[in-house]
Parts: sequence; structure tokens; C-alpha cells
Amino acid sequence: MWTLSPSLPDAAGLELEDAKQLVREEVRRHRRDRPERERREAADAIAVHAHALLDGVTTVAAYAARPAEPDTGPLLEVLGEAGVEILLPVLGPGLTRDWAAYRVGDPLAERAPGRPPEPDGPGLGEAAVARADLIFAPALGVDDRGVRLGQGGGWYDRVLTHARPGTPVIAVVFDDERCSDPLPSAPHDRPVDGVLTPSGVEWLRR
Ligand SMILES: Nc1nc2c(c(=O)[nH]1)N(C=O)[C@@H](CNc1ccc(C(=O)N[C@@H](CCC(=O)O)C(=O)O)cc1)CN2
Ligand SMILES: Nc1ncnc2c1ncn2[C@@H]1O[C@H](COP(=O)(O)OP(=O)(O)OP(=O)(O)O)[C@@H](O)[C@H]1O
Repeated sequence: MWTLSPSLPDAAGLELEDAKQLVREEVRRHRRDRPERERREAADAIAVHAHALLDGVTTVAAYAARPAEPDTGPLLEVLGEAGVEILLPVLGPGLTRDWAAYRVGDPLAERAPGRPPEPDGPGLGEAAVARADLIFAPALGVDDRGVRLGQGGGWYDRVLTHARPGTPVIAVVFDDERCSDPLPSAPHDRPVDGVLTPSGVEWLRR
């Protein structure tokens, strides 16, 4: 069985960005091979465990998954059923950062190949993430320190500077991407507070 920890490429002697890129390639390769059934089951389990995080939460910043990511459709449904306000990322030119409100059932469309599905409501501005009481972030891997490896655009590292201090950030990954060995990390990488996998919620930093 593949898991990220023992599959970490040997990053010794590499520049940090090169080391990150190698790990991204390893995870993406594995994601491409993941059976669709496993992805579907993971999505359902992730949604079930998300319930436990919603006490006292009014607004959630979440995301609509791209094809090989854990599907967030069931998670978004759980959020909708709980009556919370949902914000989803919207990308402008050059991956600029914005958010729009989303209600379950609203159309989501890929604006360009490889881009995540997006709502078409008005942009609320990058700083709208400050409304969120809870933030779900996509990731390729998360280690014991909460270091999150993202897709490499720095989108979340930048956008999270607008989150209200103390707002929990929860990365969503498959079980085999929850990594017990340290992932490469830079000073600007904002650690996450917890990780949500099909096995449940794990708090890493409290
Ligand atoms: N579902 C989801 N939404 C997200 C992210 C994410 O990782 N997942 N992001 C996390 O930061 C931000 C957007 N990051 C993005 C990163 C890459 C591409 C993209 O166009 N990828 C193309 C081309 C890549 C390339 O050639 O360099 C592709 O993958 O085909 C789009 C958005 C915000 N929304
Ligand atoms: N807060 C920031 N301010 C300025 N530049 C940043 C910031 N965060 C990240 N960057 C730059 O963005 C690029 C990608 O960063 P990084 O590798 O951490 O992305 P990532 O966390 O994997 O991606 P994402 O957050 O989009 O999923 C790097 O060149 C980095 O220097």
C-alpha cells in the first residue's frame, strides 16, 4: 500500500522549491491512479467527519475540488444542511485571489482547463475570508507539525493572511497523504491547525 511518508523523495541537497516539486509530483502521480470508487468513498467519509467541526460556526470558507482531489461535493452538502454560509475561492487573471458565496445547488463551472469549479456570484474580495469561522484548505500532504503542501501557487499562504486570528484552518487530504515525516516547508508556509481525512479530524497544533 502506498503512503506518502515512506514515498517521500530524497530531498537532501535540493533547493526547497525543487524538493516541494518532487513531493507534489509523487502525490499527483498517486492521485491519478486512485480508483474512482476510493475517491467517492473518501468524500463521503470526509463529509461525515466534518459535522463535528460545525458547532457554533456561521461561515465556512471551503473549496470545490478539482478532479483528483478528495471530492468536496458531499462536504459542501453537509455545510448546506447545517445552514452555514459557504464561501468558495474564485480565481482571477494570474490566479488572483477572490471569494464568492455559494449555496448547494448553485452552478459551479471551470473557467479554464485545470482550474477549480467556481460559483458565478459577485466577488466579495480576497479579505472576505475574514468572515469565516472555519477554513477548509486543499492540500497534497500534511505532516505532524501541520505543514501543508499545496499546489504551488501560494494562493492559500497569501489568502490566509486575511483570516481572523485564531480561525481554525483544516487541510483536507486522503489518509495516505497524512505524512508522519516532515514535509519541506518555507518560512511563509502557514501551518494548518488540523487535518480532515476519511478517518476523521485530527488536531495538530493545540
Ligand atoms: N480545488 C481547489 N481549489 C483551489 C485550490 C486548490 O488547490 N484546489 N487552490 C490552491 O491553492 C487555489 C487555486 N490554485 C490553482 C492552482 C493551479 C491551477 C491550474 O490552473 N492548474 C493547471 C495548470 C498548472 C500548470 O500548468 O502550472 C493544471 O493543473 O492543469 C489552478 C488553480 C484556490 N482554489
Ligand atoms: N505570503 C506570501 N507572500 C508572498 N509570496 C508568497 C507567500 N506565500 C507563498 N508565496 C510564494 O508563492 C510560491 C508558492 O508557494 P508555496 O510553494 O508555499 O505554495 P503552496 O502552499 O504549495 O500553494 P497553494 O497555497 O496555492 O496551495 C512561492 O514562490 C512563494 O514564495
